[in-house]
Amino acid sequence: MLKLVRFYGYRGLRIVKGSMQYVWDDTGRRFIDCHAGHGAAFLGHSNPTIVEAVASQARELIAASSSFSTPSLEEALAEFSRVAPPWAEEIVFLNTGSEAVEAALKAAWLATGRRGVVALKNSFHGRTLASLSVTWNPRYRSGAPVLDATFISPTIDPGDVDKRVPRDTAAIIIEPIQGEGGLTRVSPELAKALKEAADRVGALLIFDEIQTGFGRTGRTWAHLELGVEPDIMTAGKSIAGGLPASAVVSRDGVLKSLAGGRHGSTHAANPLSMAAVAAASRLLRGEGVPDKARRAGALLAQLLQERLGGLRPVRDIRGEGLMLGVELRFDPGPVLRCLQESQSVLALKAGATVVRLLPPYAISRRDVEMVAYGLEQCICREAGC
Ligand SMILES: Cc1ncc(COP(=O)(O)O)c(C=O)c1O
Repeated sequence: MLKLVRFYGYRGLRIVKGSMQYVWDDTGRRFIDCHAGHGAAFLGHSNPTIVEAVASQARELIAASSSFSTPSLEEALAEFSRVAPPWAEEIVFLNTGSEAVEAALKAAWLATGRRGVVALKNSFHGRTLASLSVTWNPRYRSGAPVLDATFISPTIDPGDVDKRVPRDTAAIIIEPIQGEGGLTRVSPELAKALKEAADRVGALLIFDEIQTGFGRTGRTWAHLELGVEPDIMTAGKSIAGGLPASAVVSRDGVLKSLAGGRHGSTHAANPLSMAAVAAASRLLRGEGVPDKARRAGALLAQLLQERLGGLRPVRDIRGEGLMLGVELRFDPGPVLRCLQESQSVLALKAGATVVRLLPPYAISRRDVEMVAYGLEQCICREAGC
């Protein structure tokens, strides 16, 4: 047997089943899943609506190139258009978030004829070469032939943005709330300053909503709160209810530069993922998922504040909707282990010190109480309260 090389540290758990906000290991133990496959299971594990759509599509057609029309692609296009941001006019479907970022950056390079890229410190946009070029973490970048990007602090005075954006910039890319970087929110003032700087030099502004999008922050797209329209937006993670699919949308005329073989991917717009995108988009609207995420997130944030707000090892509690982070004064690794082993809660890390919670929208009041209680127990056990 070949040796599996794991990209991420092994969590010592064999997950055999999932249902909405829960997963089970091979001993039958149930976990509240605030990891959710890096957020991909936001619509719930094996959500019956997604399962039904995928199962019936699998019986009809699994593989087809987007050179052809298929009913699932037509349906995904129609349904995703209903949830897309109002300024968007073009779309391409791909498979992963990094692929979406690659396509977005390539479209910006083709549109401007330049190579310069600007991103924020602590950004995360993926680990393929173009997306890695705008990912800040030096540990991920080291040894790879990435482009020389300009990184601006997310806490920069918006008045200073203009002089930090070079003339040769093709794209400025930002996450409305940094996910992997530690749940730092971009202010409307900074977003506006970045938009103005992009317009001044003729660069394209890209909002990466791969983690924040599709309802997670309590609205369908987090950037709609910022009062700024980008040229391009990327989406991924949960847009196909947990199957691999991503999308790039743009204002008119931006993505068409990728046509004619300038970009592509074998599995892009494959029938299974497209059936799942159609079902997920219908579910998002039909079940009012963003509202539910906003309410569940507000309750979780309130309970976290009540239980953890005054604890000495806790520096901050932040985030939006069901994208929340608890910043500690120490490495969160032992707290994540304790949560998993003694509280049956799965969570993930963000930045060097943040416990990140990305549960499915169906998380219940009882689950939320258990997560807040579990965190209090584990933080106090590891750091003393
Ligand atoms: C904001 C953001 N962009 C891009 C990516 C990369 O997506 P993927 O891992 O699907 O390639 C991620 C993944 O966590 C992300 O959070």
